[in-house]
Amino acid sequence: MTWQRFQKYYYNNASLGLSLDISRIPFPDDFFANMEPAAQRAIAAMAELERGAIANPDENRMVGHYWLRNAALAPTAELRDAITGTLASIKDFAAKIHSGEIKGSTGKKFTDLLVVGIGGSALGPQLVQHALGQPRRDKMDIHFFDNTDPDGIDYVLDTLRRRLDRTLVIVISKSGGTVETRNGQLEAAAAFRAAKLDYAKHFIAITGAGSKLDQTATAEAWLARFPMWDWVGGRTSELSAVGLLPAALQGIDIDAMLAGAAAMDEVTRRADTARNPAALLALMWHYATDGRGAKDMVILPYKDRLLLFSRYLQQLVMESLGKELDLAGAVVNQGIAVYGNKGSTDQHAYVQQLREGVNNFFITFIEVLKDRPAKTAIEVEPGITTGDYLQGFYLGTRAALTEKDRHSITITVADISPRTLGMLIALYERAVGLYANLVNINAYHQPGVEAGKKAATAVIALKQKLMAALRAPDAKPATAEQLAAQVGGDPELAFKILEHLAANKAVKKKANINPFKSKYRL
Ligand SMILES: O=P(O)(O)OC[C@H]1O[C@H](O)[C@H](O)[C@@H](O)[C@@H]1O
Repeated sequence: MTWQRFQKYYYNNASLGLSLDISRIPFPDDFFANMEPAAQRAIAAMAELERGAIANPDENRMVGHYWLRNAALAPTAELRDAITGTLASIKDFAAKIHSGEIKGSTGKKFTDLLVVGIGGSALGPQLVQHALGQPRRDKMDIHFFDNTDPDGIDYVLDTLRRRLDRTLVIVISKSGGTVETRNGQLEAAAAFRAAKLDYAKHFIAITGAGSKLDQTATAEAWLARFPMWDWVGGRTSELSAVGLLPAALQGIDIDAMLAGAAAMDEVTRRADTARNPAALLALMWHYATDGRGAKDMVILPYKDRLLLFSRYLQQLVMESLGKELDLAGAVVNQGIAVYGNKGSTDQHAYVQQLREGVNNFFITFIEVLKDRPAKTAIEVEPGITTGDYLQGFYLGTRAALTEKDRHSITITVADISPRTLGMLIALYERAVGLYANLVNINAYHQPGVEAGKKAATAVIALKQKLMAALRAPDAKPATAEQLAAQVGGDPELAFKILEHLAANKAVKKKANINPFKSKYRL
């Protein structure tokens, strides 16, 4: 029975080296026929998007990440030239860094790369660096600032301490106004200044033309600038300069990444649903989650190098699909929650709950056929390798979950290579786009992320006011509530801010047994 079903629904594409097993999602036999009209509408909408339609209506933007790997698809000659020209300049720049034609401010060859970015401006480069990096063989070592955590920043700077004169810094922000990234940029610049290095000769910006970051990079005459376009979303920017420049500098074959994505695009553009792996995936998500996110998506690659894939997909899927309103303006609260790390490691953590606890998820296993690059494997038991065990645990966990009516998909790929990674990225980009069409939402905006940013700005403003009150000549030690009243701020926020300031010795605290009676002064 399962063998029959497995064969019936097995999607295999030998030229991509990819197969997809959807047989363990228990959709009924008429599921595809029933979904076909919706699937065809979704595929047609994606074709429109690729032709340059305004696919992100409320931001009035085209959605052009598919053009990045096939510039001929771009709707105008200007866009085609921008894509091919940027790709050429990325390769040219990387070659000059590698050869030493471009050197640091003290004349040393660059050996290290610090990427400063967050969200879509960090997750792709992190995924690629981790998946494809080769210790001691990479052309450059990559480090990241992807937060405004001072201790996290110090951790990275400590690693770079004696190598700053050989470090290239890429500040990546599409909008050029993201505060975490600006803070990272300022912290990095301060570290260079402290080391008496001319940081402008080490800094590169990847950002939208005319953005704040672009203006800074221009005014300070940074080493180079690369473009980010408004028709590429942050979470689909891995195959723009955002992902390609760090990868090229690391020494990764970016042409192979692009070719893998282009080959996947060709297949996932197909109108024949059964032969379109992205359509199959999107339809499985729809069935598994009832088309309303009823179940979570657990991503479980049996491959250490894909550890960051679930994190990457978290943004791609959740920021794209997690929407309050549909395209008609109705409240739908859509989305699919994504989590996962890697197998078999996770088997020793949360798989217990997956098998026996609340059945609110479906798994996507990612199986990689190639164990390791042609090296002789040792035997851990007669005739058995570590790689045999890795597969054994994948198949074993899959069986144990199926037995308990826990549903799964398996994506099998040949190896982990630049081409395969390009394929996987393109597969999920298209599946997300198709799924968004199935549930009638805009996958390409993120109206929900602004609220937290605005509230954070208000916190910073309140901190300034509290400090001003504490600095006043007649200031007396006061409680958080008193200080909040004085500046017209929220007492709970004032309490949180003052506790943080006290912990960092920016204010003095006279502690009281009742924490809300503690008094603060400068
Ligand atoms: O690249 P940036 O403009 O700095 O944006 C970085 C990230 O921050 C935003 O808040 C968005 O939610 C993300 O989609 C974006 O990738």
